Amino acid sequence: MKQMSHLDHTPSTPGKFKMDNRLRWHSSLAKLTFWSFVFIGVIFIFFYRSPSSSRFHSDPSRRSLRTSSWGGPAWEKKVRTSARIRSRNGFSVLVTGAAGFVGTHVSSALKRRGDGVLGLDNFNDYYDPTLKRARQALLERAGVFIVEGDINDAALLKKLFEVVPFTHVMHLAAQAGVRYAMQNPGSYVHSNIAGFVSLLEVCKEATPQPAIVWASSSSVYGLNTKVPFSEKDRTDQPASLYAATKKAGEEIAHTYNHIYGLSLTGLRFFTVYGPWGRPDMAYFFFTKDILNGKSIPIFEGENHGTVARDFTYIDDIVKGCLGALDTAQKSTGSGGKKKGPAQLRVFNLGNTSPIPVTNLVTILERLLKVKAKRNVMKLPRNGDVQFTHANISLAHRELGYKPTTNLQTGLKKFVRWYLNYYSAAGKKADAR
Ligand SMILES: O=C(O)[C@H]1O[C@H](OP(=O)(O)OP(=O)(O)OC[C@H]2O[C@@H](n3ccc(=O)[nH]c3=O)[C@H](O)[C@@H]2O)[C@H](O)[C@@H](O)[C@@H]1O
Repeated sequence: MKQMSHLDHTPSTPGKFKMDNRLRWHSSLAKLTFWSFVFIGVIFIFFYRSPSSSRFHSDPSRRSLRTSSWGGPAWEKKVRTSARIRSRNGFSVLVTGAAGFVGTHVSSALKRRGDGVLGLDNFNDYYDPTLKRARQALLERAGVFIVEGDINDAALLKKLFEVVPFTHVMHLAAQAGVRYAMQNPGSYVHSNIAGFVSLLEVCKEATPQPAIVWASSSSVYGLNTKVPFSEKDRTDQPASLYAATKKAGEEIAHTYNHIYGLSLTGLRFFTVYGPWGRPDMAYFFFTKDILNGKSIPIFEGENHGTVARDFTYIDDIVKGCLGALDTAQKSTGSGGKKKGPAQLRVFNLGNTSPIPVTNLVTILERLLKVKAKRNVMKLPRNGDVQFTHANISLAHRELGYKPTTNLQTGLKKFVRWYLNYYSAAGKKADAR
């Protein structure tokens, strides 16, 4: 009997000979191969030859100034010591992005109250890494060790969970900034999506699984016009890729909660400012530029519409983060298996009093005793929204969150820090 070739099993179109069908199949295969090569070629040319290709970093961790090195008995001892709980019912918390603005403040607050804290940070150069190193030195003095590495490094994350059975993860590592997303979209996907998934993959495998609190953003409200923003409002119209990746994070959190029983709490931060802040944020570079006599771009909406933010002081945000950790229930799964439903939450952490950017500048002028050179311009269409305003009733009810610092008081503390920090840095540079 004639052996049937596997092609004979190919379903034939009714009314056509099988041989005819085989020829057509071969010719389609050839066409498919040809067009696949053309497609891959076009993609290759687009990414590696186009003038903007240098702006699309597929692996932004390479911006880290040093290559991470970890492992060995001495390193493990440092990790264990840093994460050791020193109070009754304390937590052992892995803080990602610990050398970042919010990460540094949260880490030191946790350490102060007796929790074990281990930091993780890739020290990338999105903004001046010297500031990150200075924050690291601050934490080191408080007894917090920061492991140098990327959240996309699954082997490193696994190792950390082998060394320490973390009860909680405070996930603050992210590519922040609304406008930079147009310059370097890849870095947002790398940190805020791939990095988050990498972290959740390791958390879901851990025994016990930790409870996770992580930084979402007020930017998820995007083009929503209903104010104040409540957690129930729509968040499906992001105005920047940054916002879209944070929104994606919220959906990813839902998935890992649903499938693996991970306890997940997302915090939507509203324009956080304060000492040790981020130099890419307006209040920070306005201060620098006002002092240097440089003009500052102040955005306004259509028809001279006010652009305002619900600026939130760092100490209030830290209280919100600790409240979220304290009320987080345990994850229900272990070793990659869900055992029952787990907690899934999202909260606004804002100040509930939006302030026009022009008022922020006036406050800075008074504090710095220097008149700003104001360059008022139209709000660019690169991700900015005109207005943010948080409804914080849910966070108040569930986390006991109650912001107490107004913009005037908060900026005063920022300016004091700024002048101290940079005059000390200046003296150090002069001494060299
Ligand atoms: O709340 C948030 O979720 C977000 O808050 C900030 O984003 P943004 O509010 O845009 O903060 P800034 O970049 O410091 O801008 C503050 C205000 O100054 C305005 N601005 C900014 C830059 C500039 O040159 N001129 C200017 O008037 C902006 O339109 C905005 O109203 C952070 O940068 C984001 O990482 C964070 O997620």
